[in-house]
Amino acid sequence: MTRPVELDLGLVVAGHGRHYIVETPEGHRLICHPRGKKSALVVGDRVRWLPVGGDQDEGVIEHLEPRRNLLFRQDEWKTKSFAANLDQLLIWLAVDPQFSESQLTRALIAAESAGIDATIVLNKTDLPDAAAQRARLAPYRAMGYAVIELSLKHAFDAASGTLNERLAGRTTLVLGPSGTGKSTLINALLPGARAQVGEISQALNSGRHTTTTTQWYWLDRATNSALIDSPGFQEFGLQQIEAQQLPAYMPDLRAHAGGCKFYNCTHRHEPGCAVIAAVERGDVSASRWRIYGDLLDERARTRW
Ligand SMILES: Nc1nc2c(ncn2[C@@H]2O[C@H](COP(=O)(O)OP(=O)(O)OP(=O)(O)O)[C@@H](O)[C@H]2O)c(=O)[nH]1
Ligand SMILES: [Zn+2]
Repeated sequence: MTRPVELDLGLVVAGHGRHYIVETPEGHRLICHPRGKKSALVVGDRVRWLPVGGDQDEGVIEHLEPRRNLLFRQDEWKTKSFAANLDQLLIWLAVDPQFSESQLTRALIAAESAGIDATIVLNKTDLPDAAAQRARLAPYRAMGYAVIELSLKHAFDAASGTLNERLAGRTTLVLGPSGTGKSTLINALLPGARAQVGEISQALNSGRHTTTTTQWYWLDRATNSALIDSPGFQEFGLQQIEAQQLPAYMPDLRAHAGGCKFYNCTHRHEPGCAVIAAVERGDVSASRWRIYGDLLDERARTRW
């Protein structure tokens, strides 16, 4: 077999079932199929490929380069990978529709466990409910997450300035519920987004635009900064994480978990639990503790 280093390098910029769109370092995009039956590639993967039949528009993926990280969720039945080799996750929320704190926490835990920096965005702060939604995010600021407030629609220049600063020189995955302004973001930052998705992707996607599959967009000509748009914020299963590991990925719980009386404390009912004491003092928010309990229950239900 050909040694991987002798093959051309490519970047997976979209996946459509068994077809992948691979971009060459020169910026050419082609359709590739993985050799063999396995096809667990994701956007952001670096691969080694071979052209098929001398054609410049089709190739076979021979080898996957080692991943720096992989963000994924796992429910009882299946695993869904979002993207690989990320510098950061932007969790994109809005004042309206009101965000689910459980989904937010799940995405943050997934990022922590994958070793990926996460930032929270609150868009539509021009709406009347902004103060209440800002208050719901206060515990997240307190536990060390950056929370960026924006109004893409009513204060666009300020919003894009803040975002560009965050996005420059990095590969960023944007995840968030529907209706929060993600398409507005992509159209605003990337007037040519539709063109970048390209004919191949649009054809494979049977004419639908972007958000049905994960897409990679370059933010600059020099290709230093990239934005990945992915659907699937709902039903964020975390079955890949062991129950005992959960507190380690929740910075507010983690800060107290070392002080519990029992080394194997579950932080739900044990005497001398430092986490419960922190909840009672208000140092850990009651809702975070409740979500933690829900995650444990979810595991108990599915492991039997
Ligand atoms: N008030 C207000 N509305 C906004 C803002 N940003 C976007 N919107 C509006 O919110 C609605 C949803 O925006 P989209 O960009 O379509 O949201 P999306 O997240 O892409 O939603 P899906 O396409 O369903 O995934 C649109 O009517 C936007 O005009 C904002 O800063 N303030
Ligand atoms: Zn405890």
